[in-house]
Amino acid sequence: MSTTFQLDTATSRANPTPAPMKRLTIPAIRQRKVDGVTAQPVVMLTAYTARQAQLLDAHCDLLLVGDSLGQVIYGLPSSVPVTLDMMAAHGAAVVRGSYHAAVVVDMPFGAYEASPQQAFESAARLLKETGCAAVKLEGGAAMAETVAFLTARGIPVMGHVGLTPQAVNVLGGYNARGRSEAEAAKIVADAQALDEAGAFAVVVEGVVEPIAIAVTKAIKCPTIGIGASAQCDGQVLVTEDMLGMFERVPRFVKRYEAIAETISGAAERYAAEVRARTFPGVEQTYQPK
Ligand SMILES: Nc1nc(=O)c2c([nH]1)NC[C@@H]1CN(c3ccc(C(=O)N[C@@H](CCC(=O)O)C(=O)O)cc3)CN21
Ligand SMILES: CC(C)C(=O)C(=O)O
Ligand SMILES: [Mg+2]
Repeated sequence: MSTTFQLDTATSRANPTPAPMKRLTIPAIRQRKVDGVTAQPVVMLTAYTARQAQLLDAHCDLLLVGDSLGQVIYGLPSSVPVTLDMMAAHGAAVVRGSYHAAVVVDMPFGAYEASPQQAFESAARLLKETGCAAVKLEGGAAMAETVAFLTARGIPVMGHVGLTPQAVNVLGGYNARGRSEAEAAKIVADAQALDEAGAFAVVVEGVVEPIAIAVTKAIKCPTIGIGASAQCDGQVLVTEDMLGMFERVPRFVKRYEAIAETISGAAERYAAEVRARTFPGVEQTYQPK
């Protein structure tokens, strides 16, 4: 067991020299929505590494260490094989790289579904080993008891309804949800169950827009949309997707940059210079005096 006791969870700094900014709290995020109105939308992006967290931190309210790292970082075919060890390692890196945003870590498939007790053990491990402020888990009414169990025991929980990628083997694919009346009603009921169980926010992923709006109106805590609606109380995207780094992106992704081209272009120029023996130049070499 490698519990990292030198972590200061408020600042993530091993040695808390004057904290420039206090980290946002989960109750502050929950309180963004008052009587159904969210004056300041919640800004969330995924982060998997310390450096990425450093660059995103000042601009975000929440950093999500998503289990999407399975596909994005590890090249896995889905998020199903992602482990608690992976989430703990990347969660700790993101907490170390940030001091302003609150860090939320995804609970991976298989680490929480069996019972509230199993969920508590997994979530407590993530809080202890990473210094994150909250965990996220997928599922609606079936997870309500677990959400209440964790929240009552000191672990804030973010819910996740609609397109829940860990259930890809049940859903049959990554297509948008809520197109039939029965499916739409279930999504609203799932979000309500999570809200009533004490979730501090609920991700609404891959849901037809009118249903995403209905969910946002139906629950008291903030909704965080991805492939949902601008009327959600906040938004999240996978950072690599919005940077244009990931090869295959869903319709809901907006590319704010084309970083893949920048990276392969740099590698192309480097390779050409190595082959032409023009790199390293005088500036990059050590001379005797
Ligand atoms: N890089 C990345 N971005 C994500 O958003 C993401 C992951 N990975 N991994 C975990 C899940 C998987 N996700 C996905 C994956 C594919 C689609 C997709 O291709 N959807 C179709 C829907 C077609 C339809 O319903 O009509 C699309 O074309 O948008 C959506 C979400 C969302 N999550
Ligand atoms: C897309 C977000 C909501 C997520 O769960 C992830 O990145 O794993
Ligand atoms: Mg996830």
